[in-house]
Amino acid sequence: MTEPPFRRVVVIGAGLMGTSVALALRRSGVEVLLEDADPGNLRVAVSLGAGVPVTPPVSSGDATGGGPADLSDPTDLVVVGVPPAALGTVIAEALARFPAAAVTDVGSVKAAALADTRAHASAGPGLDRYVGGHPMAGSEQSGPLAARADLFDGRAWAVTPHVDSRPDAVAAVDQLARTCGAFPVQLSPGEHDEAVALVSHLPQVASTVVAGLLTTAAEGHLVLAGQGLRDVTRIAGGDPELWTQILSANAEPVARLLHEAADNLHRVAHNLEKRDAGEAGLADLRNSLERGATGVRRLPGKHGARPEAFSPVPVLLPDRPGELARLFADVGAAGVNIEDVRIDHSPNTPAGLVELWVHQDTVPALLEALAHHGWDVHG
Ligand SMILES: NC(=O)c1ccc[n+]([C@@H]2O[C@H](COP(=O)([O-])OP(=O)(O)OC[C@H]3O[C@@H](n4cnc5c(N)ncnc54)[C@H](O)[C@@H]3O)[C@@H](O)[C@H]2O)c1
Ligand SMILES: O=C(O)C(=O)C[C@]1(C(=O)O)C=C[C@@H](O)C=C1
Repeated sequence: MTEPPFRRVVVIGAGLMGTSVALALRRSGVEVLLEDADPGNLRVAVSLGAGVPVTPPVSSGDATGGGPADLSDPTDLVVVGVPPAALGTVIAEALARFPAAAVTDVGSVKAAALADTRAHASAGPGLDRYVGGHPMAGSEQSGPLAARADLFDGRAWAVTPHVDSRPDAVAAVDQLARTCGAFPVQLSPGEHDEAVALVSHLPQVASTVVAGLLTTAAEGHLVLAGQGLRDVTRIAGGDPELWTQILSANAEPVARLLHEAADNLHRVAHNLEKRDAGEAGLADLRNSLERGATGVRRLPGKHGARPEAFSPVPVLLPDRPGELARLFADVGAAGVNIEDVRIDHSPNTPAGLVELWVHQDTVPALLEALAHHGWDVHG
């Protein structure tokens, strides 16, 4: 058996992200110690097999942490998974409590986390052992019960060293990303915050605004909701307190993009109102729609591959126990790897539509196998 990549990792904040990191590390045999301000969350994370509790438990609000620093402690890395507003204090405490360990976090905004850590750690040692991190995977759910060991598989993980970060600490955070199944992408904290304003924070606000309009919709209209609306609004279900902290920590880049998006929305509305005034308005509307289609084609797929490399194969799935397992088994037996799966649950029909995303080259073999096993392939 190969050696685990870390002797011991301490995870502080055993919620959705911290517990997912811990579960992903446990897959590689890494010893994980867990700590959380909420004893209930800690108990759940431990019961899921994410690790064992740190003893003695955390003392919060004091940058020296609990007890004297133990230099013989085999902890190689501390991962901080607490809400954005608590990051600076907890990271600074961790640097003081684990003087031989690299310290990272999974917070969604990096410049503010670094500035807060600096402010709290200024009297203490070890800022050079801190390297920010941000796995680009998550969920609209919170807490350890929503955690998954495979959450980071194939996802990007931003690694954001600051000017004084030690190379061995950067290497440890790179290794953390890889051990969790992700691929590390190095950027400066400021560059990271600009990037996530566009790829994460703007979409969150857009989803929130669309979902907010549903609060006054007639029930009879909502029953018509299909997958398009569900795709656009899933992330609006995220924790409002968490998102208030994330957005306010990255306020300027997000506000700039929101103004740009609002200008574009006004333009579309204006084109629609003026549609009878001639072709010009419609041409402008068409341009907006084409620009959107061009933008979405630029998104990389799984493992950073171009999305065009994968194709959807839609299969009608009878609403009976075991059908999904039978479908996957038939696909597996044909030697075809499923890259992604989307399921469209149609509320009032006894069937669902499963989209199997597979590599383009494997589509003919897949279609042949599905036909052989009597599956109803759509389109
Ligand atoms: N939710 C996502 O999709 C997502 C994705 C990537 C990154 N993040 C970032 O990950 C971090 C955690 O988010 P989450 O979704 O896991 O939240 P969560 O609410 O599921 O978990 C946070 C945990 O931190 C604990 N906690 C709070 N203050 C603490 C303290 N001072 N000391 C110890 N424990 C403390 C809470 O009890 C809770 O268990 C945030 O900084 C967030 O920005 C979230
Ligand atoms: O998939 C989701 O639910 C997410 O929103 C995850 C997501 C994102 O991709 O924007 C949300 C916030 C994080 O900081 C990182 C990841």
